[in-house]
Amino acid sequence: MQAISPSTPNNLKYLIGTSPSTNRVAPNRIIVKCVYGYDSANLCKGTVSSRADWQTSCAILASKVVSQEQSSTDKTGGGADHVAAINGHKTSITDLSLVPIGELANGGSDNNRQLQPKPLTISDLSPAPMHGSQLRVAYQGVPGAYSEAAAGKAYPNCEAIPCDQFEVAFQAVELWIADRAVLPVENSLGGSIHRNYDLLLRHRLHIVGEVQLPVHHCLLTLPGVRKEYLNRVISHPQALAQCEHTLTKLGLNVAREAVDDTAGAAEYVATNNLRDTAAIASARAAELYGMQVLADGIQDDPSNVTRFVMLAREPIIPRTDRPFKTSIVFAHDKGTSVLFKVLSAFAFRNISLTKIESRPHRNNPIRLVDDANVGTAKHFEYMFYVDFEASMAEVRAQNALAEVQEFTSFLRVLGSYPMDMTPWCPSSDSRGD
Ligand SMILES: O=C(O)C(=O)C[C@]1(C(=O)O)C=C[C@@H](O)C=C1
Repeated sequence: MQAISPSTPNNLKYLIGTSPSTNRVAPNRIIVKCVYGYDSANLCKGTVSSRADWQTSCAILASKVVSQEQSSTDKTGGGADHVAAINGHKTSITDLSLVPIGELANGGSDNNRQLQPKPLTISDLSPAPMHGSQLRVAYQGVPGAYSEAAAGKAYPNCEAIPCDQFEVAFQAVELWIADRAVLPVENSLGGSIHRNYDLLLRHRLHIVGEVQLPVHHCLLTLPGVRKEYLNRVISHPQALAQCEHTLTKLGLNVAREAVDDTAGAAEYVATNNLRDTAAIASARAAELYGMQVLADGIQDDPSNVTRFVMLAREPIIPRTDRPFKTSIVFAHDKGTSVLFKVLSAFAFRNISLTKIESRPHRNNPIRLVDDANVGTAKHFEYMFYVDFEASMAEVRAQNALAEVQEFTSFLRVLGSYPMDMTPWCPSSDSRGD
């Protein structure tokens, strides 16, 4: 693992790393990594300290940080000779202009846009990006993660960019490192991935699509390891939850440990030569990290599926010629009593809801209601996330939201996007390969 640039500013540090030196792991892997000192709040307010800071970050992002084969001086990413590719445009790093990141996150003002390489105006319904280059798609995890497979399903032939945290994937898009992020939001067995709901609210990206990926888990060990040798199983917490009963049925009543992603678990076992530890991950992860598949299809339900959303800096234009879904988030200041009224705005218009999620209202988590006779009730306050089956191009959806607005203190449309209508076939893309 290597810090990319001595000139990288303190408040904007990324590590660009290659895989540890073992022939089991994929070579020349580059991971966008958020490290200490990164103050995303300040970045969002546009307080990157200098033009050079911004240029350095662009260099890191866009140029894929020069290939690992190049000399160590090249790897610093700060040289004037570097050529970065941003949105398909070859751009000398010294030509890049500083734009406050807060503005970028909000789409940027027209003036600022003119200073930047041309922003994407792609409709995500088109099969290929308009700028004609490979679409760069950020995901959380390392190669072999299901999120990488989801990126490939959403955008075939894309360049998948691994990120070590969900938030880094959001930032990668905001900072133009990537054109899209693909993030899991819910699994049919494990439930919602709450972190991503919270991040959707904190960041200003738009949902531009969804993919549902059948997830087929394998139990991976080093070659030659038998079940009896194992005293630990490691994986992403969602994967552990999805295989809970099967592990018990296999007689694996051993310690479970959560790590950042499934493929990362496989890599960890391989890199550290752990003969007492198994990882839950995809068959592709087994291939990439030289692991043996001790048990195949260990998810508790064969139709295990994870739903991912695709995020972009710009929303897509909603349409009515195919099934669309719209995701909103709202809060109201009178407790949950008006929830019924909000939801009836959809029911009256025959709009089906596909998902409701509630999360703590971080700015205002508790509401006190005093009753002189019985004391003080402490009500929890929530943000409600609702997905409904209609396009924002439909009048009934617009009317429903106009009504919702009457009952809410806060309402945001996270995105209106085509529903994933691919035929259901759990056995094909379920292996992450
Ligand atoms: O760890 C991975 O491989 C991921 O892509 C993450 C993730 C998740 O967050 O739910 C994605 C799909 C599976 O449900 C398990 C894990």
